[in-house]
Amino acid sequence: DPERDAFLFGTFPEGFIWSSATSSYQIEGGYDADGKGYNIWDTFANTPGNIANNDTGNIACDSYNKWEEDVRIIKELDLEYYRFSLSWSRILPDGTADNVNQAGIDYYNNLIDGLLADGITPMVTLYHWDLPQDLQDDYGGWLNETIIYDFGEYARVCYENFGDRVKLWLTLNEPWIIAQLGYGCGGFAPGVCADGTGSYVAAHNLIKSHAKAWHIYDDDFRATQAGRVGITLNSDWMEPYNRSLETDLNAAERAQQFHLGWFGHPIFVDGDYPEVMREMIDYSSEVQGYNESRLPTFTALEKEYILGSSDFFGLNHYTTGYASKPDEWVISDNPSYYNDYAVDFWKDPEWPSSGSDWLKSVPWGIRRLLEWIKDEYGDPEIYVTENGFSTKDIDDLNDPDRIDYYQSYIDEVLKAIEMDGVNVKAYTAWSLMDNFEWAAGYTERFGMHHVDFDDDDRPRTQKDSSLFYATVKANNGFPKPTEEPITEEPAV
Ligand SMILES: O=S(=O)(O)CCCN1CCN(CCO[C@@H]2O[C@H](CO)[C@@H](O)[C@H](O)[C@H]2O)CC1
Repeated sequence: DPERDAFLFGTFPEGFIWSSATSSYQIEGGYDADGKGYNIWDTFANTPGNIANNDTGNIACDSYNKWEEDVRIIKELDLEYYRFSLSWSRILPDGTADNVNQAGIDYYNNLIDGLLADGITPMVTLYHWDLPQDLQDDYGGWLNETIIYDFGEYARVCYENFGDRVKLWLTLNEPWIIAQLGYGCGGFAPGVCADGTGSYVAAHNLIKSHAKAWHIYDDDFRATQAGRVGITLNSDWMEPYNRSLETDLNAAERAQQFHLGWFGHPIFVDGDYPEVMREMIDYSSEVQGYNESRLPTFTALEKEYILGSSDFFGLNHYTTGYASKPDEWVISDNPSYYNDYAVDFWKDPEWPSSGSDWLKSVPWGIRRLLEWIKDEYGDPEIYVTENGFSTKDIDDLNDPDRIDYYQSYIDEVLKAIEMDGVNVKAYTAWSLMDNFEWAAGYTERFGMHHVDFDDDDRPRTQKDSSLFYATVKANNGFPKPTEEPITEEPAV
């Protein structure tokens, strides 16, 4: 609707955080350097057939050796925040806190000190999908509740070593992706096919592991380190296809609860899964002959432990889809997450496309999603920890489509703040530079800097969008064009 769609422009609140992000497996390389243990993405990417062109992150952007370059290009844009993740198996090669790899500790200390020396504040993600392979081999990784202890102890090692200088932590990046794409046959590491069974167990253990890491900080580190620990959840905006149809409104709400609510509801509402998940999965499980629901349950104690275990709401958002109710809900013989929530979800082919099939540019979606989060989760402080755009033309330094995407999405965030009163504190552009885009390898590029993966030096080169983003940060938004054009008095 034209009123909502018009650019608002204007500046963001004083002190608004402008950042950019990367993650360890996607940029570091050094996959077997200096005592680092293998992780599930080392294994998955080095298994032919899993990744486009059989690309791997063995070298990636070579940030293990070129982290000073990364600090330099951040400084060059005068950005004051940088979000990156720690490689669990670089710090703890077998995943347990019994063996700390000092070279891994040193690498992150150098990076953190380098950022701080240039006035850049680090935001650190403990886990961005790269699980130590030994934990997957020893006990099934996220499928086994043993991981709750190991993740907690890993978090403790990170707080101990870096918490004197790192004051913004994220425990998990996108548990939905970890559970559904990693354990639900979604084409991500570790490539387990247990959709609708193992994916719910993995999510259950992810939620408890997150809470464990938050409580360890709250009990043992907050008093002396005074930082903030949160979680970052990804979600598309689920737009009811026909807003005058009750069934579509319900379908969109159901999709939102099964996607964002899966993790958001326990942590930010009442310690338990959304009602609609409990009802629909219990019912489907019974019909399918399971003697207990495929959706695990939390004890009363666990609910208390989980609720409130995040100091802010981290959001990764990229795109939107239409949601509508299918003609009928036929419960599938084989369990599946998508069958459990029975929603038709699709992208409008008219929406501007990107370099990724799943990513359409739909700016108004982020405003609606931010308002939904405000209403659903009690008006939390929200840090947008990822938002970005991919291009398939991987060598073009001129990237107007990415600039359009950033300008319109950032303006919608401004509307959410100024017009809807949403408490957004930060915006983070994904990504600082081209990197390993998971199953798409290097065929899809999200960077504001180009990286030449055919050059051993992995040179980073600014794209136009990096200068655009630097300008937005310098102006803290979009200063309104002066209302009254200044007209020179005609010379008398
Ligand atoms: O639907 S398809 O079957 O064709 C493949 C789906 C692939 N997903 C889409 C959603 N994306 C969520 C955001 O994922 C985030 O965004 C970035 C871009 O993906 C990643 O590079 C970041 O690491 C990740 O945090 C993760 C990858």
